[in-house]
Amino acid sequence: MAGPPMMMKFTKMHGLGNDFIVVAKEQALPDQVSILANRICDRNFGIGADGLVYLLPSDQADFSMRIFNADGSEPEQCGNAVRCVARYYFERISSEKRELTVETKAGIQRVWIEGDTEDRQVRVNMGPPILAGLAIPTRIDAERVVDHSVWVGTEGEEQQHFSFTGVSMGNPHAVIEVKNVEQFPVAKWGPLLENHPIFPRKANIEFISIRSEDELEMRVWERGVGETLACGTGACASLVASYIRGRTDRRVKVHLRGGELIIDWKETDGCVHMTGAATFVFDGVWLG
Ligand SMILES: N[C@H](CCC[C@H](N)C(=O)O)C(=O)O
Repeated sequence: MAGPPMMMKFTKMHGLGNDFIVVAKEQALPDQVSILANRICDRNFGIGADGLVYLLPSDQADFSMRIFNADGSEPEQCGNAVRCVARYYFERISSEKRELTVETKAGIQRVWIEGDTEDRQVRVNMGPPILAGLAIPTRIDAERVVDHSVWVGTEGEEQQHFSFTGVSMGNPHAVIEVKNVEQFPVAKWGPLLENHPIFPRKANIEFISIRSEDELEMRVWERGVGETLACGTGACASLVASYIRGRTDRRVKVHLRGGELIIDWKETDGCVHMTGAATFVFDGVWLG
């Protein structure tokens, strides 16, 4: 006999179309949260989202965030979700301060709420990029992984060569420059690269085209989700990879399918700052 439905209040939000179910909770997470994330993120049988995000109390920061991908896996960081939960906190929990701190699995991030309600922008200090091969992680023991060759292909099909630059923003990314990202078959090559054995914890795969020294276009095959309309940590990784490859300046506008982010790898503190929108969509109750 199934128990009573689990009534869970949530708020649907997105960061440039990368959408989340946000749950603000006072206490610990429910049991089997990965199974819940997989069910609730299903776009036919659940609410539908790229991820399930909890806003929780913290004794080291203003609040803490935990995020679960649509496949139920728990990543170390999520840039678009940090902007969403920071806006949620500022507008629904405490608008005392516009400078906040958020505890995440990747460390404590400093966040600034900018603009007014109508054109709210959120800036996040995403911390320094991690470039050492084994720390990203990849299986490559090198100080940096730049334009590294990999071959991928399905059974019986000709193997396809890619060269990637590895960057971690707390979560692993492989950045690949292609001629025309709009025409690129992301759904064909994304999953093969995501699951390539060179990435011990899989990887988010960013395909980019460089427009100029301060603009690039990006599409992303996200680990544990698939192609999303935007990826904040992926935009940071793409800027870092493009700068160390000598393709852009340290500050770029990243054009994503769902909108634009300003990414700035500051020389002053070596940290990557990401600025972009965070949007409320609706409030609801999940009936379990
Ligand atoms: N799928 C990612 C987590 C979400 C990252 C993305 N949505 C962002 O905005 O940074 C991973 O498994 O590392």
